[in-house]
This record gives sequence, structure tokens and C-alpha cells, in this order.
Amino acid sequence: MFFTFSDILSNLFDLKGCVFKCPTSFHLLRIWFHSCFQKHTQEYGKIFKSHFGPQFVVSIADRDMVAQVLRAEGRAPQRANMESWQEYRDLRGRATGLISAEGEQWLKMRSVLRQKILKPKDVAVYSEGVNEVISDLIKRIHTLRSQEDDGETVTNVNNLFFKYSMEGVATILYECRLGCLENNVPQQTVEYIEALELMFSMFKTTMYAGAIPKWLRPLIPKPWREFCRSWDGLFKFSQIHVDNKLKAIQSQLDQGEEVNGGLLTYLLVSKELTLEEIYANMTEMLLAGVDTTSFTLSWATYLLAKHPEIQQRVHEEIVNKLGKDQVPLAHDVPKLPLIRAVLKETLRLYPVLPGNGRVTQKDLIVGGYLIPKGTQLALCHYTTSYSEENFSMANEFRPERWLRKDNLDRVDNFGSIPFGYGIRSCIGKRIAELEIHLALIQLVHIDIYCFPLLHIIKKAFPTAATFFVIYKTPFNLNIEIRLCNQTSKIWKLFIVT
Ligand code: HEM
Repeated sequence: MFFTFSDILSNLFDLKGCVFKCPTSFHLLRIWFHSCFQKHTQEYGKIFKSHFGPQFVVSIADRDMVAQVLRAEGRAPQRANMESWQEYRDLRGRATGLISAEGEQWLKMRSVLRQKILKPKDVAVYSEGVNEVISDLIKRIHTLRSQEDDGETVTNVNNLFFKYSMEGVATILYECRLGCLENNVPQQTVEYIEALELMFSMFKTTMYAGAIPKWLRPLIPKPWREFCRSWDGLFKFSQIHVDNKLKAIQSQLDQGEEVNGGLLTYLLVSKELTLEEIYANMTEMLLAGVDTTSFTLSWATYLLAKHPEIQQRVHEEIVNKLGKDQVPLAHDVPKLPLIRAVLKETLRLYPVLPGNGRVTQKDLIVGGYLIPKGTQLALCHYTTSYSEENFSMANEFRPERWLRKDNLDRVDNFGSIPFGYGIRSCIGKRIAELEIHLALIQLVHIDIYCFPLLHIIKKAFPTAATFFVIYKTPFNLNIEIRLCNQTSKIWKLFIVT
């Protein structure tokens, strides 16, 4: 089914107007692959245009041009055409959430949500909840090991981190536990994971759902049908958990009790968003917050495994700054610049999303070209992340490059913007960082749990959204990551291929 790379290239325009033939919708999918951006940049330069079916896209792979575009944003930037998401919501009478909303509607929701989760101090209150999930993750690792023939090996660590991320983000969003890390995962949670898997495994199909013209649906019904089915599952799950919380709040109020809680409680009590908007935002945030986080955690452990000397330094930093037995909280993370640098460097090398989108809201001149209002832009941060102009020895894992004070604290390094930038950037960034930092600290510092040997076997990285990361990854390798304290009592991550 897939088109070859040269197919894609042969379907591109360059900005000087050299016209190739019009491609089919499959091509946009391929264009979003990380390496495609790089190859296109090599071939066409730092700014080039392409066609995806009827859609016209201008790709920008230059740090300063990306900065120029993002700095020129208005008050309600548009990321991409979300017609198919909107259509599903209209069909089912659902509201839009942050990802799918536009204009004033988006602005209203963003201004409510940003007050609660956009700053490190806002999410710090969730540290203890996240630590409970980490403690379950560690227990789960032991259970899985004990079930293996060798009593030591845990297979499919990606799946384990997926469950951890889902449990962690749900603890924050729904203020409840889902049971993802239990031996018997509750049926509701299993169904949700299936809906999520459907969304991702059918990702290509569901993307086609948006790209295939409506009149073709009777002939090719599957993509749109699957698209609706997976959204139904995702909305249903969120609704159950939001309604549970609503009932709990109501019963507290009925008994004259004071109502306290986190994000969801605030949203339900303050009524700044309608109930439908709350369902939609919880659904979209959970969708956006699981595999992104788990995937990054997998890559971070992989990179630490590949670089034992860095792992050793991370471990020493933790022991020196936090002591041996302390379970870290959010306020401990700033004391550990190296662990923060590890995450930044992981996201530079494996940024989950290879690029970001913006629809221009006014005419712009970028790189000497006039880009008319309403043009879809692809901002290729994977390419800029690997550019030697922006990062020396760009292919190498060098967390220390982020350690210079001016680097770690800079938000305007447009060479690597894995969470996007500006008013429409990732609203879950601080949640993701909290979950990853705290989990990494405990995984590297795991000798406090005093287990003799732990193997985590990683068969192949990609699952779910790994659709985006197939290139430049050890996709075809069998990688075994071991967490081991055999000789030194320090747990180490090894790779055995
Ligand atoms: C490592 C983890 C994550 C990465 C790399 C990531 C990356 C991104 C990126 C690149 C964007 C687009 C930003 C832009 O257009 O400028 C985005 C948007 C978004 N992300 Fe994340 N994300 C992560 C985790 C999360 C989590 C944990 C949540 C929810 C709890 C979340 C919720 C969202 C939402 C709702 C949006 C849309 C924001 C809007 O349009 O206003 N993300 N994310």
C-alpha cells in the first residue's frame, strides 16, 4: 500500500514553481515521517512546498524561520485543518476540546486550563499521586519478573511504560486510579486501551478518514467508520470518569462537606467550562498525554542504557543531591539538572512528533517567499534538532549540552521545540515532565528497592504513535535493556542486542 520515498519526492513542488504531478492522500502521511523532512530539506532547501491531495503545505526546516513564524502568531493560532474531528463532534453532538477547537472557543478553554496545569508549581501538587503510580510500576516490574522462566526478565517494556503513563496522567486528569498496573486490569480500562490502540493502529486509516473526500465514503467506508468507533470509545471512557467525579462532588455537597480536589474538581465546581467541554477536554488530553509520555520514557531509558557513563553520573547526582533513600518530589527536580538535561536531549533526538503545524493567519514573508494567509505550514523541528548549525555533534546523545545555565532555562531555543512554542504549545508539558522526571529518577536510583537483578527486554520500540518515529530509530533491532545492580549495587541499564 505504501508509496516509496521517491514517489513522495516526485510528488513535490519546490517553491520556485517546479511542478510535479499531484499526489494522493497517502503522501502526507509519509511526508510527516521524521526522515522525510530531513531528506526533503537536503533536496529542496530549508523551505519548500508540497501537495497532499488537495492540500497545499509549506514546510520550514530552519530555526530562525520557525522562530519568525511562531513569534508572529496572533492570539488564537490554528495548528491544522481539523475538519474530520469537528465533523465527528457535530455528528455525535459533542464539544471540541483544546486540540480540535479554534478561535474564541479555543481561547476560552485554553485560558481556563492554562491556569491549572501550565506552570511547574501547578503540577507539583500531583507529585505524591504520581509517586504512588511509580511505586505500582516498580511492583509490577517485580510481578512480571517473577512470572518469567528466568525470574528476572520483563518483556515489552514499552507496554509497561504505556500503562504507567496512562495511569499517571489519569491520576492527574480524573483524580482517580484506573488500575492499568494491576494484575487484572479493569474491563473499562481494557476497553479504553483498545479504543486508543484502534485510534493509533488505525492511525493511517483515520488520517485518511480526514483526507478522503466525503463523496468517496460509500466506496471506502472503513476509515471513517473506524475513526468514529475509536472516538466513541475514547469519549465514553472519559464520560464515565467525569460523571463519577461529578457524583462524588454532589454527594459531598449534599452532606455539607467542603469540596477540594485537582483539575477536574475545579472544572466541575467552577463551571467555567460546560460539562460537554469538560468531557471533550478530558478525552483529548488523555489521548494526547499517554503514548507521548511513555514513548519519551522508553527513549530516555534506552539512551541511558546505551550510555552507562551518563547513567552513572545521573545516579551520582541523585545520591549526592537527594540522599540514598529519598523518594523525589517535584521540588527536588530543579536540584537535578542532569536528569532535566537527559529529558531535553531525549526529546531533541526523539521528539515524538517530527514537526508541528500552523495555518498562517496573515500574509507572511519567510525566507524571502510570500506565504499567503490560510497556508498550512509544517514546522520541521526534527530536522532543526539534527542540524549541526543548531547543535554541534547533533547525532550524539550529549545531555551536557543543556547544562549551561542559559541553555537549560531558555525557552526560545527554536532548534528543538518538542512541545511546540507559544500560546498554542503543549498544555500537558509540565505533566509529562513531572511523570518522566520522577519515574526516571526512581528507575535510575532503583537500588533503594534492593532487588538482585532486573532485566527489561525491549523487542522493538514502535507502538502506537511510533508511526511518527520509524525512521532514525532502532526499529528493527531487538534491544534488551537490563536494570542491574549485580556488582555495584547501582542499577544500570544495559542494552543487549
Ligand atoms: C513527552 C510528552 C509530550 C510531547 C512531546 C507533546 C508534544 C506536543 C506538541 C508538539 C503539541 C503541539 C504544540 C504546538 O502546536 O505548538 C502538543 C499539543 C498538545 N498537547 Fe502535548 N505533548 C506531550 C504530552 C502531553 C500531555 C501529558 C498532555 C495532557 C495531559 C498533552 C496535551 C496536549 C494538548 C491538549 C495539546 C493541544 C494544545 C492546544 O491546542 O492548545 N500533551 N503536544
